Amino acid sequence: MSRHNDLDIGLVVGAHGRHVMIETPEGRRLIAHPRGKKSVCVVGDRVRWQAAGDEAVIEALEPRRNLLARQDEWRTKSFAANIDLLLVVLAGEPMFSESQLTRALIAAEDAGIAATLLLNKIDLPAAAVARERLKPYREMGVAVVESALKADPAASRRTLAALLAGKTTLVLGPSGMGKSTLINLMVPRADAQVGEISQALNAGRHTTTTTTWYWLDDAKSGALLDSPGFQEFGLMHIAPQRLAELMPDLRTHLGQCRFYNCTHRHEPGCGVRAAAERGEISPNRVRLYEGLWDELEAGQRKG
Ligand SMILES: Nc1nc2c(ncn2[C@@H]2O[C@H](COP(=O)(O)OP(=O)(O)OP(=O)(O)O)[C@@H](O)[C@H]2O)c(=O)[nH]1
Ligand SMILES: [Zn+2]
Repeated sequence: MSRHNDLDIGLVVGAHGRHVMIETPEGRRLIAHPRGKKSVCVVGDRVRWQAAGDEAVIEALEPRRNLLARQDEWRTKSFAANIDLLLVVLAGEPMFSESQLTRALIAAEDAGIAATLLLNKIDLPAAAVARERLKPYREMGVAVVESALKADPAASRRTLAALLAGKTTLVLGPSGMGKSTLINLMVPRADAQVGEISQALNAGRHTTTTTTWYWLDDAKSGALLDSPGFQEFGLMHIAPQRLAELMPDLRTHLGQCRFYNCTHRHEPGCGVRAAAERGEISPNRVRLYEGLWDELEAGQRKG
């Protein structure tokens, strides 16, 4: 037990550098600063804090259930902690990138976070192509739901309300797929909620440099977290040897390779490649695996 257990608890709802905004169980919001040099809080964290004038000092971080992060060659960035669901917003126009999708799913799998894909803009003809590209993902067990956030907001709202109720959901998506439309549809007073946080943290109203926390309803039974940064989804924190087990369609065939340390790239007697040749793994996914392997291995050599 931590010696800080008698302190009040706070939920981190915004972060800008070392400035953090916490919300108390009664709904009061305070600017908070971590004690000491390290800036360890991310949105979604629960912290123990003490008052320091009008502001708060964070004394301890409660244990995290999970943490979704991306890491490039230079640094790690955290999206959020203690997430129930990752919702990836995709569309056929502009066409989503399968590489970005695969990276997000690998990071979620590594963090132990369930993921659902939202295929948006199903009113457009290109949705058929996108639906087809998502087939391998559906087959490997990833949930896919569909919406037309702009063209049919009422139906989309019903679909999403059922999906999001009672959960803390992190929404990610490439630019132009409908992420902002989703937030404005599902979150009452979304602009006011984000404005309050960034103003207090001096971040400026339109610099969404970090994750934003939105309550879905006045009862605060669910929340949406909006994060930028989907475009550069670095996975440098993952060892290449772990990739296949983080890809469900490859994972199914593990344990059938001749060599225990098979990389599933060129070894004879590889169960994964045999499955790919039988058409049981999509060629795109095999290519993505190989590309990621090279990238992560090169990163390991440097590091
Ligand atoms: N046809 C169609 N267009 C949609 C739908 N949902 C959103 N859009 C449009 O797609 C465009 C992008 O939507 P946004 O919500 O701004 O997308 P975003 O992902 O937030 O993009 P950024 O703001 O660039 O990050 C806008 O012009 C929306 O009006 C839909 O269901 N159907
Ligand atoms: Zn193999």
